[in-house]
Amino acid sequence: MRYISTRGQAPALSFEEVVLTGMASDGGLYVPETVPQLSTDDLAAMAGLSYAEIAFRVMQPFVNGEIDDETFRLLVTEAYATFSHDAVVPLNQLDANHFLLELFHGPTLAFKDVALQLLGRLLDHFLKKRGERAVIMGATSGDTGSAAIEGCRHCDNLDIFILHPYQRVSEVQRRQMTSVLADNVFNVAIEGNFDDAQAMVKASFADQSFLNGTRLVAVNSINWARIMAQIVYYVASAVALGSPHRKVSFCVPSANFGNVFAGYMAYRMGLPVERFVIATNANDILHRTLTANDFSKQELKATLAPSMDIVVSSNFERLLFEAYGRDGTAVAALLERFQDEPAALADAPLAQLRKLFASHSVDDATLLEVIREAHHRTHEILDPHTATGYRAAERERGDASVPMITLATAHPAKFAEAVVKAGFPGVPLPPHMDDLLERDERYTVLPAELSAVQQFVAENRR
Ligand SMILES: Cc1ncc(COP(=O)(O)O)c(C=O)c1O
Ligand SMILES: N[C@@H](CCOP(=O)(O)O)C(=O)O
Repeated sequence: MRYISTRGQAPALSFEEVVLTGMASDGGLYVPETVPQLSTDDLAAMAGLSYAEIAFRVMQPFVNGEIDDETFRLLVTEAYATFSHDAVVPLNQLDANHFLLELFHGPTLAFKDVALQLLGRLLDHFLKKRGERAVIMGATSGDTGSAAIEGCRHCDNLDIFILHPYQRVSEVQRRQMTSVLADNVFNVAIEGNFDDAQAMVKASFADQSFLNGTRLVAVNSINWARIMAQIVYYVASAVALGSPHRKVSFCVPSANFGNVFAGYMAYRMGLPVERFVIATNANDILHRTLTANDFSKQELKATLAPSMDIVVSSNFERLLFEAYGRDGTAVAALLERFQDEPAALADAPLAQLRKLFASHSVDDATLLEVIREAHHRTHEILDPHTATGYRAAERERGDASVPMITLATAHPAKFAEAVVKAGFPGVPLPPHMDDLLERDERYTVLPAELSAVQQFVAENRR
């Protein structure tokens, strides 16, 4: 298996190289050259297996023998042993045909742990094998940052720099990052928004001279291994509900598009999926693009679902690459236009996407109503991101006989503001975090300027 760039110009890489890289040198994102297939028999044989075993079977073709099976199985097993629920990602039945896939039982209480617990171990494995050190630069709207720190902080061969938008993440999210006082962890609060932070990370991959030859690695969903690990829970949850013998649909709270793209990959691997519903907050570029072919940037809005406060949706590029028949030149042209002016998708790719994807956008006022309504109907307090999914799933359900799996992407204790505004007293943090609000913090505030950030990284890396 080789990995190729969505812009068609960068050299193809092996799995090890793609894990240890970030952006492709042509500005694109890496995807597998061919999509491994899961046959009906493969899927049927997964019924009743542990999450770790399903994970091993789904991901092994992507790893392509570059890690021996015994070692890879161990890395996978260790990664999912950190989750507090025996099922790792349990399904919670809300009504006859609507299920919540709880992805928040990992160490930092959001779906990012599923991939980052594994990615940290993969990085450690490859860097130790090579005897190399690396610098991580990641951008976060609140959840990736703590999950990346938690997944990588024990790796001696890594220095981790996480950029979050100053005062735009929740207090719990910030403290989950800034209270880790390890020597190799650096938190930077950018005086800007998530898009600024992500653009600076991407620009740093394009010109790495500030690192004097030290390897730069991505922990955002730029990194293929993030997507790979997220494919697994689509397969595991569908199998638990009867796949391959019946289809399911998924509703995915979306922003940077890594999560739903992983679902699309599961579909391309052979998982029978009826449709994907994309849920957005008021930052609705994905919804506007699908429904009105309005692929244009609007000013980023601060919402009660702050982790989805993103306009420039990184992984949408990977979906465009597929929709445009893997024509990297067309994708590069479209995305270059999008940088500077409102753009639109060509008719054929858009029509193709509309066959599989529906979308729905939820503003803050509705989001609060949904948290109350969902609690009334199901006795669950949803986190605000999951609430966008719950509403979108109810509105865009399609064939009601097909089970709908809404991805619960975070634990409500991370987002007290929305929960309290919805009229609840708040949700307690789990025991391993019960002193989080008293812990010391360390972070540096910097202007949203690439040179300032790169200088900080260059001066502080070990
Ligand atoms: C809690 C939560 N829900 C949903 C999302 C959206 O996921 P994605 O960026 O993969 O589309 C994010 C992050 O972006 C998140 O942190
Ligand atoms: N919501 C994310 C944004 C970054 O997304 P990623 O999947 O590309 O890491 C966050 O919480 O940081």
